[in-house]
Amino acid sequence: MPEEKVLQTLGPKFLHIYLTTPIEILEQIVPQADKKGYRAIVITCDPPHERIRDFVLPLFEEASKNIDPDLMKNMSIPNLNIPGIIVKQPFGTGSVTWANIECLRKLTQLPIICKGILSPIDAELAIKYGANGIIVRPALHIIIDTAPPAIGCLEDVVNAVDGRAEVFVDTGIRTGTDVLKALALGARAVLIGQPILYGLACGGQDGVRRVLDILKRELVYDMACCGLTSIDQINKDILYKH
Ligand SMILES: Cc1cc2nc3c(=O)[nH]c(=O)nc-3n(C[C@H](O)[C@H](O)[C@H](O)COP(=O)(O)O)c2cc1C
Repeated sequence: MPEEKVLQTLGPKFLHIYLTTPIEILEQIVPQADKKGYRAIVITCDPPHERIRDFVLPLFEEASKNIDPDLMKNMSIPNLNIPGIIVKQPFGTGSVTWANIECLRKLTQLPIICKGILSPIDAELAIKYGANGIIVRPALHIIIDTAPPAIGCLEDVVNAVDGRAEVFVDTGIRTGTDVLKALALGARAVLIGQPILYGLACGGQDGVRRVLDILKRELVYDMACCGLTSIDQINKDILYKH
């Protein structure tokens, strides 16, 4: 599929980066994001090293053996015209700190969104160092088996943030009621991953549309069951929990 087609969207685009990416590369990419139509920078706050056993995702070197070398040579960061960049994730350096977000802040006026925060303490730190948004998500679930689910941490983060940043929730959103509950607990929006991939795998672009359409129709139905006619009417009163 041509690149232009892949990138077409009616929704806002966020540029997703990693702080483990060398600063020289971030200095090229991040200042361009605004002009290229991105509306925010998302940083995944990854764990500092790979899991000791049962790590489910293949490491980059292993995965790259399965990719056509010519394709690798031509890989670029979408829409930014920077060819041939393949960034290895240097897990284990332990070199990423909150100060990296301060550095990023100097490269862009766009909102910075930290992805992978579960605790109110980390949310507070993210805001202190310049984040404008928090994605509540157990990035640590791939590293610590008993990390709590995002939805269970959402309300505490929303309360701690207290309107100083947008709060989103990620992972495990599968139905309209999941969306409804997340919004009722104070999320500004939800992020969806695997359902989109399933739709794509089964039906391509139409499959993705269908997944989004099902979720939207379920949300409208669930809202109607709660006597709600618009998103801004959603609040904690609809939850069993008070
Ligand atoms: C195959 C796969 C690879 C992913 N890789 C990354 C990644 O490299 N960085 C990241 O921040 N999130 C990654 N994610 C997480 C997604 O961006 C998204 O947060 C997550 O899939 C949402 O949860 P859900 O799949 O339960 O809807 C990945 C998810 C999947 C399914």
